[in-house]
Amino acid sequence: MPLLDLFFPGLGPAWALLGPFLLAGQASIVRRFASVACFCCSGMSKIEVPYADEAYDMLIFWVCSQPFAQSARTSLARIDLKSFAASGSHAEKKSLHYSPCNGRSYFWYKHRLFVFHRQRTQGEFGTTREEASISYFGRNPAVLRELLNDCQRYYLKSVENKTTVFEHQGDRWKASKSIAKREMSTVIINKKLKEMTWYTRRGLPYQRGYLLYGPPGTGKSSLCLSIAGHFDLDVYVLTMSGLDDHSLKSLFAELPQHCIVLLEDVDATAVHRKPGDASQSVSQNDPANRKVSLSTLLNVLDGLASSEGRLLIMTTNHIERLDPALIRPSRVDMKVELYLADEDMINQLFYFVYNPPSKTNIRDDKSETALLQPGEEGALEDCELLHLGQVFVAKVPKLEFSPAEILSFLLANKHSPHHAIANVAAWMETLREERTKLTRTTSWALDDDDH
Ligand SMILES: Nc1ncnc2c1ncn2[C@@H]1O[C@H](COP(=O)(O)OP(=O)(O)OP(=O)(O)O)[C@@H](O)[C@H]1O
Repeated sequence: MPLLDLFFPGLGPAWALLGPFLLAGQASIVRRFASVACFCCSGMSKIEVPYADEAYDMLIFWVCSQPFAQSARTSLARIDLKSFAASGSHAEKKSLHYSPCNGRSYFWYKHRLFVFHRQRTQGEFGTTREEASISYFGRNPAVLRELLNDCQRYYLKSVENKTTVFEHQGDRWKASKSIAKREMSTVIINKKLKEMTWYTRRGLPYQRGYLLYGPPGTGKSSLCLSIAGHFDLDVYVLTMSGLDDHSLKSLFAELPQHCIVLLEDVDATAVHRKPGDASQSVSQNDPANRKVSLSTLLNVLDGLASSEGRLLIMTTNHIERLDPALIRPSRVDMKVELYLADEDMINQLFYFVYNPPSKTNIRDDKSETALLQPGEEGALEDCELLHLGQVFVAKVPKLEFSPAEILSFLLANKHSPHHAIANVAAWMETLREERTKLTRTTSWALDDDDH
């Protein structure tokens, strides 16, 4: 069809219209004739779908599943992130999807002829701009809306029981991944915190601003995702580097009515105290030099606090480095400390990994494979597991290792709790040595800075 267009402009669409007449059976010829007649008499309708809107993802996701997408001469290949959590085999987890790009594709849907158009162009600073539209040979816009409603239903089915994570590209939000909803019970926390989340689970909390703080790998991001899964909210992850006041305001203005805004590593954010503080000597055109002023950040956070249905969750490893204004009570209603693993948490982590899936239905985040199967070496009777858990807990000092560290060690030994017990002392030694080396390297670097 593109070749026809090249030599005989306009013949491509004509072929799209007439080709099926020549190729299809007589019954459909009549219906298609009606569509063409409609086009000739009444012209076209069109809906444009902006790239930054989730409607774009809905349309493209549907287009990828259609036969016409497979025959497009120019297409865009992407990993389908929605299939990631649900599938079994490794190849399926990162399945490739193709959608038509830089041109028009003609297709029949529910006996009507449509045109899908998508164009990618080069924007500022090496960014890529994309736009798409869907047109139909007829005047009734309801037909196009019906098609988009079908795309929406198809998309929503694919994200059922998933949490969609949005990140920003410049001053636009874009869905970056959809992950299986995380149960609150799969985040191992100490007893005090468990009581707090029990209240949270009973309904959307009255408090809207949370600060989760504690050492790396204690489950701050995981807790945020599990709260999102529990309340069926999507997560909008805000990274301050590369933003300026204007883009920060636009991003907050674009937030949906119900969502979680996650401000990760808020101590590391690129914020300066007053508007105009950002160095004038560096180019503000370069995203790396852009900064947000503290006053603008506080303003947008206050706006968020006063809006129903949006939760703000900030995380940090260093609460002592935060500006007090950022976490004063009206902005942050609740400060939650996450700890390195105590005895109870080490025990829970052990159970988390070695309890058979029929009892806990817990999966290994990383490999997506079920943990111990009943009948495997590790699928043990409760009393034996209890005993092994106690042995393991006795070997691991409390409040020295993070849940992430212990979990990754246990998962490396997931097929045998006996191996885990036998190897844990050597593993702890290696980890301690690595930490000492890291501390030495860091202090040398600091010494160098002093000179
Ligand atoms: N308390 C926990 N319970 C269960 N899994 C945990 C817990 N803490 C960490 N993990 C696991 O360790 C990994 C890292 O955890 P996560 O990113 O939530 O930690 P974090 O506190 O946000 O770390 P950082 O401060 O480095 O961002 C994840 O795969 C998560 O499943």
